[in-house]
Amino acid sequence: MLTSCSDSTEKAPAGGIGVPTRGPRTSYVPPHLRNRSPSVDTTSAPVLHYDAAVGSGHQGHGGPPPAGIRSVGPRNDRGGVSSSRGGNGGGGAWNNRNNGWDHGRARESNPFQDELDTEQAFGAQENTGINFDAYDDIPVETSGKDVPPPVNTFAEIDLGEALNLNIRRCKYVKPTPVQRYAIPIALAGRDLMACAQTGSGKTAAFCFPIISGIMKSSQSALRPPRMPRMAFPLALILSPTRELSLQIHEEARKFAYQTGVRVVVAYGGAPINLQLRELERGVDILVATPGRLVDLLERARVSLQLIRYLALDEADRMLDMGFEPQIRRIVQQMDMPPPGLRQTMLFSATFPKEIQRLAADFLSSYVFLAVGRVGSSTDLIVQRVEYVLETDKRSHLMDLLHAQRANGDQGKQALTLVFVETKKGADSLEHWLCMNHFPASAIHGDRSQQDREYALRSFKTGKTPILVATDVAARGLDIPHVAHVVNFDLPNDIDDYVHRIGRTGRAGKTGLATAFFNENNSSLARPLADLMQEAHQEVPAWLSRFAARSTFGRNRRGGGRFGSRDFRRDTPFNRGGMDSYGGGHINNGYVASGGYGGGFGPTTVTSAWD
Ligand SMILES: Nc1ncnc2c1ncn2[C@@H]1O[C@H](COP(=O)(O)OP(=O)(O)OP(=O)(O)O)[C@@H](O)[C@H]1O
Repeated sequence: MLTSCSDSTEKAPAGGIGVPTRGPRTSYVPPHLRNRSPSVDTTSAPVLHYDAAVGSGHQGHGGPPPAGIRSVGPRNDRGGVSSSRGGNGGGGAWNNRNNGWDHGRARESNPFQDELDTEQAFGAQENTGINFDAYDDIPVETSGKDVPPPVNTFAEIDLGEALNLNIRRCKYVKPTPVQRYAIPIALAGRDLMACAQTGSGKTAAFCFPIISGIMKSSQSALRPPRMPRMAFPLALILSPTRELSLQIHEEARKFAYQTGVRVVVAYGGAPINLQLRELERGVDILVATPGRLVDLLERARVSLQLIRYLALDEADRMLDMGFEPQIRRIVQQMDMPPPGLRQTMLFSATFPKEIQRLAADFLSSYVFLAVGRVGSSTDLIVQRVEYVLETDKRSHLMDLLHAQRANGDQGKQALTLVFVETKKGADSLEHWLCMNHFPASAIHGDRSQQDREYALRSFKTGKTPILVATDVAARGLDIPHVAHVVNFDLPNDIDDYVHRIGRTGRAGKTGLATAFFNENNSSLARPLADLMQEAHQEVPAWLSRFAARSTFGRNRRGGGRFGSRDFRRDTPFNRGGMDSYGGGHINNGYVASGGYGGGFGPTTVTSAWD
């Protein structure tokens, strides 16, 4: 392996995101007891729904009962959060019972701490709020039967006091457009297929209803079978990459902080034993990559029979040909309740029609929501395309980086994400950048998980402000302060381009995306020119000429312009098994105008990443 610039600096401690430190031996604490202060009289704890023998064995010997056991009472804390549990000062009393059997257990660590560290690293000048004006004109389309109306504020939604407190800790003042629509729909128990632009807050849009639903629910009806060492999560969130699963886990932990709802992550490339131990301690929400989850299911360490919420992030990616078999296996061939008995939510910034069609198999009477045009990029990203021959790419990149450094704050390099086509190409470019005094790290599928996470961390903190990446970093990653995305090699698929450039210009902030285009990218000319036009970007005349020359190909977006709507609207009759379409509603005068019309080319076939 090539030496990275970041190798010269100290490696992440073993407790980094990939290799959790081995904590003190732990034992299970039922969710309703997790927020109690040490002074709480545990003798008055509600009765648990597992048999007395297991319960007493648990208390007596410190061994865990079957994982995932649920309490009788609702697990909310709607009576308010005491000040002793509030604030950011070192976690609450979760797992902090002091009656001997769990003595010495770690407290619920404060998930907001990392954020403070990053904010400190980048100084206080950064606006942590969101520029909502940027979203004012955004067109919104909903379709389906009896769509619940949107809200304007978090206060209008009954999410529960503890979750509301965490929303304030996250400094979310008001919901983003996708949250305004998606949260009430999900809280009404509806299945949802939601499409909203990159960086617009989709993670919270599916996490809030799940956490709130688990907090509110009484689990008395659910009696998990006595299966020692098997975990019974209530919610499953699947995502295509390890880093994205980790990120969702970190976010969900913040939202669920001191709510009693326990979030666990399982992903490939990290030691499974540590993840098994976490699962044994109990899990309400399991965030996972498909490969590792299948492994856990095959080992009979996780059962999906109590799943009430299923969320697929980057759903179009999860259902494309690389992942679809694994997803079908998990969702349809194991013990997960079928559509109708569970609530399913699919989220992405892109949703090609043939994937929408596939996704319908997983949904029941769902609402389709599009915030912005499906697959469009946000106007917050300034997009530039430059004609650069293969042989000139490196020197061109160097020019960009020099200019950026010169314009930067005190000669500092702004965070720049450079996408390349191949893993080898990523290694080689990283090495070359380092040799030329541009501190860079690289992330791709052939790097060890520890190296991948270290590279990401080193980039986030600005230690190596250039990250060379393959598509493994294209989707979902929310790295604050990324100022520039460079498509050194353009992808073959326009949707991949949308996700890549979406690593900048997030949460109302602006960003810059530069693409190096040459003859090798001819097939992308037309969708790229159209996408740029849609996003009010200047399209170079030479690109328009390329676009005019290019034949209708696989990158055409079918149906309405950019596949911009619910595919059910284009279905002339209700096919067997498909939900009937209950009409649509379009806000802000948005009309799904006809674009190219006609069919849609085949999806790119890529292998699953994780
Ligand atoms: N209501 C809100 N107010 C302020 N910031 C928010 C709000 N909701 C989300 N954010 C922030 O916006 C950023 C982007 O959110 P998120 O990662 O969920 O976007 P996304 O839509 O999932 O993007 P992608 O399509 O790239 O996965 C995050 O830093 C998140 O903390």
